[in-house]
Amino acid sequence: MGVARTQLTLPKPLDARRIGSLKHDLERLPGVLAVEFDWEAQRLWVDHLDDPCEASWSDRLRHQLEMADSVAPCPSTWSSSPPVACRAESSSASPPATPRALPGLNVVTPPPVDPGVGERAHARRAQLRLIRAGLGGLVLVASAFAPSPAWQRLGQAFAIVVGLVEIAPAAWLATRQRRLGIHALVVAAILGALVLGEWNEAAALALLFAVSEALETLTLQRARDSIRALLAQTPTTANRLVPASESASNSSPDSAFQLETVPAASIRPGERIRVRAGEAVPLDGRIVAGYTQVDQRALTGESVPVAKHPGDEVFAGSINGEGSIDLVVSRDHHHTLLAGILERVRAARVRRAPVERSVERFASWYTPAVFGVAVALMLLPPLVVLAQGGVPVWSDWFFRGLVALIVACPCALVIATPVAVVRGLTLAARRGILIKDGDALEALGKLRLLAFDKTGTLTRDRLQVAGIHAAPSVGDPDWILRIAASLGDHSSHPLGRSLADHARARGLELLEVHHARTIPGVGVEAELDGQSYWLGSPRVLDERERDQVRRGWPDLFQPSAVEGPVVLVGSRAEGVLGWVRFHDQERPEARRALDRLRDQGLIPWMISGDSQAVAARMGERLGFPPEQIRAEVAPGHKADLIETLRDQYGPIGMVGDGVNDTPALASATVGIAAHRLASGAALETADVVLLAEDLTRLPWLIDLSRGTLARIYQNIRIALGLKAAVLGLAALGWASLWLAILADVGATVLVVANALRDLGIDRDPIR
Ligand SMILES: Nc1ncnc2c1ncn2[C@@H]1O[C@H](COP(=O)(O)OP(=O)(O)OP(=O)(O)O)[C@@H](O)[C@H]1O
Ligand SMILES: [Zn+2]
Repeated sequence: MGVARTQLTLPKPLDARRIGSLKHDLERLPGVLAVEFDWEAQRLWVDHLDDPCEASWSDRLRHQLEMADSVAPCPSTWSSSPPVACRAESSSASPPATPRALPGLNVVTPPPVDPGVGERAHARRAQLRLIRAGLGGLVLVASAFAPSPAWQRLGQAFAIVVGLVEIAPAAWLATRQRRLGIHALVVAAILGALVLGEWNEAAALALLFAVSEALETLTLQRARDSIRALLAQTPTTANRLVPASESASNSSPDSAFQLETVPAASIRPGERIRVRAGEAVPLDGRIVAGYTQVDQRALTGESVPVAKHPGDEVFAGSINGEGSIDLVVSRDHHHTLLAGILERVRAARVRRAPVERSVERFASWYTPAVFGVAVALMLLPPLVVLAQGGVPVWSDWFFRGLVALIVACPCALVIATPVAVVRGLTLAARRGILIKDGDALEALGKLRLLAFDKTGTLTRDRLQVAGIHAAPSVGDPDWILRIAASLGDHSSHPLGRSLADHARARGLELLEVHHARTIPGVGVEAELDGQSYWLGSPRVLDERERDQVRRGWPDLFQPSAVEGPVVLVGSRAEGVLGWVRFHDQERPEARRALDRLRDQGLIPWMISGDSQAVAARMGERLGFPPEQIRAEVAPGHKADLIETLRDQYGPIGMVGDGVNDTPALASATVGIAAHRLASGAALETADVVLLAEDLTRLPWLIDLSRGTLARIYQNIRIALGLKAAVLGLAALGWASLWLAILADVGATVLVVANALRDLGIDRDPIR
């Protein structure tokens, strides 16, 4: 028996309260371990014990959904693991579908549905509810001026019915399941008020509660929309280039292809498309013809145009500039980088931040506790009076108890955190920063030390070649460059890529290499013309070779001469053949970003695989004291160093380019991959991915995280403060029912509004 995860997609969006009760019900099912809800996509994950041949989980879960009659299950949009597991068990042939990396967890993903459609309908319904409640309110106010008491009653009754229509179904459902929900509490309070003859109170209670539900739906909708706006930028059609008839193929290259407009989803990787000037790029692909500049704002949040040449990758969702380009498509419509990013943002919202979990724990005992207080208020004081021989005013205390009942509602508390977290994740995504989950968002603000990789992270990832030197036996530096570039083209290391760029820019053709092998932190080895060549760090040389090089090029190991990284080129047979020296140039914003981080109280470190001399020189330029620089650290040792620092300093962030530093990213508290738009791998390993090439987003991110936490605590204080005040007033007999509900609605709306305060204003990403 293992653990399985079943995903349900709700055919009909639910508001936060219904979600809460549905989650609660599912969690009570025997065998269910955890339930996670993604209100963004209106999906639900249930982790449960998976006894393959027990009653089908899908049936059980469907039954539960049917119980919540507002959520009619829609069999076509959801699937469950048990049928698959059962088949796998009995036939032991077919493996469970789409297993994820998590051990013992098998995931069945239903076909993607567009959550937007149902949600918009849901928002419309919320607006309608708001209008209805407003109408009820008008009638209620008008009835106060009615000439006869009968008309007044009629107006009040109308308002009560309008409110109850919204609340009663959910209350009925909760009662049937013997659960103490807020809906049930409110209905009880309304009925109680009617028993006491407080018609106005009952009406106000019903209307305000209906309004609060509608408002909550509408505010949350805003957060959801902001993310979907990103996706809206990808066009759904593409101009496919199809080879024209054979006869035309040997005339001009343009007439060799014909254009046809087809749905983007129908285009397979390997096919060619054309993106005209000014059009949005429909699919990811590599440029095969044309030069242009693209605006990658949808991905990186930066609207700076990026130059693109043949060989460069462009991504779906970017906007093409002046030039027309032809692409060979590299990924299909559903797997573009943008689609992956959105999926990640969505997934991030499912996982709850630690603070969120503690708030939920708190809420789970808060409601019963306040309910207890309410009952005590109704019974104890009158009983005391009775015991003392007096005549208690039962109705008075009953009323105070009713007010306390309303205070028992935890919704403002429960909603405070997720809304703030979602706001944080959304703001970040808009600036091209992907955060894996609420945990990472929370941890960022608590970091003490931030370790940086040097090459490609603090320095530019396209390095300028400063000099190429060939051994006398070789003579021609261009030949050294060609070998170096051909080998470098096979690695994702910034030095290798820069060599390849440099050679192409010089018009040199790269040679065909075979059996290319990258050794992290060392270099590349490959076969070329039947000979084995290597490209790599001077550190790989043994003492004898070092001596030989020293004699040939006395200045190569001279610290004073070393102003940037150096790579050697050599062959197995002949040893070192030459070397290439690079300019080490910091990113223009690096110093500014580091200084801001220092102001924020973080300690930046530099951990580099480069030589001591080069690292020290760059460290000085960027304001690192020598004790915060470590050089010549091999990729594997970076991770060890991070662990040591973690023991010493506490939470540590590691910022790398995701090329050689994946282990280090993994062992940091928060692994941050910087500006690797093209590298899909970084998306998998890092907790945070900066898609924009801008280090100043790091201090911004730290502020965002700290601000989010502060906002959460602020929200909790608002909610609890208001409730405590009302509870106090209720005990003294000074609070009315509508005041209590106003405080509750007010707290919810205030908390949501506080969390989403600036989400709407912030349309334009920072530069
Ligand atoms: N793919 C490669 N192509 C060329 N040289 C390489 C390659 N990989 C490693 N090297 C050599 O090994 C050295 C160390 O590499 P490593 O990736 O550990 O650090 P780095 O990139 O130089 O610096 P940092 O760790 O700050 O990014 C490089 O300076 C370079 O000389
Ligand atoms: Zn409430």
